[in-house]
Amino acid sequence: MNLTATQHTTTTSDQRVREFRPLPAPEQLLAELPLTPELAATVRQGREAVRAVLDGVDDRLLVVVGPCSIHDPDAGLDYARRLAAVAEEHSEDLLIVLRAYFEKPRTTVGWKGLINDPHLDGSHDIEAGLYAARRFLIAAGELGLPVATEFLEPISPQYVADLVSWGAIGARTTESQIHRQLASGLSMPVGFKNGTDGSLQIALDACAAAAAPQSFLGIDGAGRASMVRTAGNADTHLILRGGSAGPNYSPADVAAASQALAERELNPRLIVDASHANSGKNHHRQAEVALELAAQLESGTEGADILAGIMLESFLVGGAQAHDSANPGPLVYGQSITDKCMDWEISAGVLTVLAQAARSRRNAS
Ligand SMILES: O=C[C@H](O)[C@H](O)COP(=O)(O)O
Ligand SMILES: C=C(OP(=O)(O)O)C(=O)O
Repeated sequence: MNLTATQHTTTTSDQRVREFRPLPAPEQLLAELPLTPELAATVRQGREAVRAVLDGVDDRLLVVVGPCSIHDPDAGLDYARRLAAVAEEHSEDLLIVLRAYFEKPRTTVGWKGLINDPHLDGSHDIEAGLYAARRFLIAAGELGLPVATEFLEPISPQYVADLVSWGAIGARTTESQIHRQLASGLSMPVGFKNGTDGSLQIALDACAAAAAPQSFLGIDGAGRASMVRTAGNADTHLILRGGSAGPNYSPADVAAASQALAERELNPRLIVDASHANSGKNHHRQAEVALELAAQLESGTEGADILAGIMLESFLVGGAQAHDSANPGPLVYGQSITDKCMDWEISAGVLTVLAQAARSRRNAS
């Protein structure tokens, strides 16, 4: 193991830090695992397509779909290959983006994702995790799939963001100034979840803050601490994920959220997450929520045009399995180790219904 300890010269700082382990600079990873012109074209087209759907210029439905987290890149790519075929099949009605989440926010403690702990054993080999995430994004991009991820902290994007077409800031970090600043400089459209308590206000504030130019501390491609000055992100939007008081995907909730966005001169079109607090983290319920959203699209009611996209948590095998120091393995192939996911067959069925609903919405307009 390549350990480099920093010599501490003061007796008052880093008293609770056990180790500093330098990481390769972002530009080193990008040189070893480059963004080829073909991948760059896929990412650019993905971003433009997402932007067009969010702005209502493209009347397809955006569907961000995939595992809650990528813990086994082989299983994730197995899933991505199946999804690429379905994305092609529904490409007239759905803009399918692969959910590839490598960083997990935790309510308290738990596995924090492939970047933080790629060997799933508490060794926290972040260098290997960064390589694994980048390799996965390249392989998914080579399938022609645009990719979505959550950005959880301000350093990792320098290593992977060039391969991402849609970004999310999660419910636990939407209120954070650090994440809003980060989103203001990201090159792709970024959605902000409402808060875990259901608060819309923090997400509205986040969209406005990230749309503005910001100056803050970050790192550059060489890994140097830098002052980062951004232009602001013109493609911020809201993701309704429900909250502690219950779901928020009903036509009335969607219309109220859209109106609140319009009053702030933010994009009134939004994404609904069928998982998380909108389904009580129950993957069976998630499929029902997705079907209810399909019915909303077909209904021609006010909410139908506001719905730009839907998020689904889906993997090869349904549900989730425990994975922590008390349950170290072996793991079921293709089953989530974080939130429960719909299985592949149910997911494919839901995507077919959503494609039909998006087509009906188009025909009705
Ligand atoms: O999507 C994932 C989880 O809902 C989120 O990371 C929180 O998980 P936890 O409450 O199990 O920590
Ligand atoms: C953590 C997630 O969601 P939320 O922030 O809504 O809890 C997620 O989408 O993985």
